[in-house]
Amino acid sequence: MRWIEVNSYDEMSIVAASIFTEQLQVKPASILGLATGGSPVGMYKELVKGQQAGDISFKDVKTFNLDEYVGLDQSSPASYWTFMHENLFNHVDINEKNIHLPNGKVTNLAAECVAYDARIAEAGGIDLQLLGIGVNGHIGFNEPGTSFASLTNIVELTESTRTENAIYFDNPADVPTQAITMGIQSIMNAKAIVLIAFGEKKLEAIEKLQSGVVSEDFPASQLLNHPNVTVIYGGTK
Ligand SMILES: N[C@@H]1[C@@H](O)[C@H](O)[C@@H](COP(=O)(O)O)O[C@@H]1O
Repeated sequence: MRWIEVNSYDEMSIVAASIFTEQLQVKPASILGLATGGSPVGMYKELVKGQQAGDISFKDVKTFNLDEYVGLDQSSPASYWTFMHENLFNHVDINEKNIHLPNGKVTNLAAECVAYDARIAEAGGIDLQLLGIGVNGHIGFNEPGTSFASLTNIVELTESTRTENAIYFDNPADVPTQAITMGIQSIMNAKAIVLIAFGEKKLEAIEKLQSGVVSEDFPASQLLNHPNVTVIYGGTK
């Protein structure tokens, strides 16, 4: 695991964006795994700038997002589909048909889970996966206790995660109780992974990861068994 300590959120965003930029320059038809939340917003802004400056193009890129809430329409302001369009897709030259998010609004959720992993495999697998981390160590929406062997699946969100994500909803009670998420194994299948975390709230999770203990009680710890992970982190208590 490669650790890059940064002094600011903006520095984290620039360093993370440079890794994605290099990926797209080396392989313009990359398959990217993308994440939502506050952590990647700055990195997405950098990528938009890079595309507008002509340094990179998303023309041949395919994207797969980690997760989506169950029961929200794509068009809901709080959906991850909306988040991704507002923060990245609407501002770059990506082809809408190359954008993939799990669909949490289908009747057969189990079939959607299987189909999502199949779509990733069919595209050739994820070249570079972006991750944030929850304060309890969740990656995607894989909560503590999730099997390391998990593929895309339906999860019950913990109260801690629902509270963390309530800022995106008008009313905290509106945060869905379930989500569809790539599993830990689906994430581990990516060829390379970048995890970003900045700020006091995230420090405990980062320190836990640095302690080197691999346990299903702390989902992100399985990343210690991946051959190509870069963690970009910072912030003080
Ligand atoms: N499903 C997402 C995660 O993928 C994300 O990593 C986490 C942290 O988000 P933030 O970056 O806003 O702290 O939030 C949500 O739970």
